Amino acid sequence: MTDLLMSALAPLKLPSDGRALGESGRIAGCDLRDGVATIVLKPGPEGEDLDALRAAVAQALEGVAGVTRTRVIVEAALTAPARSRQAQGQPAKPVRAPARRIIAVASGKGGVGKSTVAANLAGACVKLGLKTGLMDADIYGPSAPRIFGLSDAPGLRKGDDGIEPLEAHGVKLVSMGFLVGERDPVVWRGPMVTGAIRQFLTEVNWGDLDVLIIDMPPGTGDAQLAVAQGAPISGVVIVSTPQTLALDDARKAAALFDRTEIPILGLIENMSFFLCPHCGEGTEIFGRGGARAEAELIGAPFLGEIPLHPELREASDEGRLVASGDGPVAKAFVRAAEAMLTHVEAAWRPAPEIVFTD
Ligand SMILES: Nc1ncnc2c1ncn2[C@@H]1O[C@H](COP(=O)(O)OP(=O)(O)OP(=O)(O)O)[C@@H](O)[C@H]1O
Repeated sequence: MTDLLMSALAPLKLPSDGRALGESGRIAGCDLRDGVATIVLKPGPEGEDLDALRAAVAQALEGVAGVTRTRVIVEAALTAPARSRQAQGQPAKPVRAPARRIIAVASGKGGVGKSTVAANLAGACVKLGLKTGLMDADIYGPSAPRIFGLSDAPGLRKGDDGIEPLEAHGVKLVSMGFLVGERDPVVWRGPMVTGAIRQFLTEVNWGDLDVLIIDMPPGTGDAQLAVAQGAPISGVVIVSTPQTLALDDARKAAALFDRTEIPILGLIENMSFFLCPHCGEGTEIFGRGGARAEAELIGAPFLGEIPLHPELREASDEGRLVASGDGPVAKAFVRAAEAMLTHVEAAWRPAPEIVFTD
């Protein structure tokens, strides 16, 4: 799918200098979801006409199968002081961690239910009595506003103690979706991914959190690396479905975090089996147990299985959180959260202090 976008974009002549976009090295990422093509571009020349750029991209993608809308995100250029700090290898200012445990929830590819799992793990942590926050760092398809029933919420507000998170189902929440409208096509100039992540970590009035869950962007590219390196993450939970393809992707995600020396807390298998809402019987549609075997293979703990259950989709469309209830799916999330918290204690390293180099 992204190949189609890439080949449509490659010949586009950049309005700023007439170079072909494909040869400019400026495409940082692209993705197509629900008809919305999101194109992330590296910074262009100063004073670049962003409206012309967006119009050119929209035109290039017109007629590409499945594209109904186009969003263009242009990363912000490094400021001069940041550039010189980076050139001299000097660290930027250290940042205090917003929670004792910061847990990233990642997947190798989109659509495996990562956001659903991240949101419900947060809900399960609240149930376990923990002060919990969720940071939705998925720029391509921020889904926390929908899952938490906050799609129509106003944007984030700055109070005396910093940016005020929203709160739903007991979870404190910030989302890229509150900055970049879920539906609006927008040229996002201001903060690039790392910039926004840094603001979410340092300028949000999280209060005194026991656990902060980060819903990572799907995939294993620059955006993921930026988040992994930009936050003092205690460990990562990888979500996969039992299918072989998804498992291959989960392995890539694990390798990415291994490289950044972030401990893998374990794998969660989503859509493990179909749990019939009428008779309660389980049917193994995709060959249950793949993620458990995969976890063994990469030497990571297996944290649990979440069934495929219509209630999960219905609930997230209605802004309800299944984990807040007490049905079998809620219990599965609580068990997985307990396993995750046990492993994060084991992986906990004292007082992480991080630096940003952009
Ligand atoms: N276990 C499940 N049972 C039923 N539906 C599920 C389950 N997990 C996720 N879904 C549904 O699948 C869809 C995709 O889920 P979600 O948005 O969480 O995936 P994701 O991996 O975060 O995808 P994306 O990367 O696109 O955000 C949603 O409609 C969600 O409600």
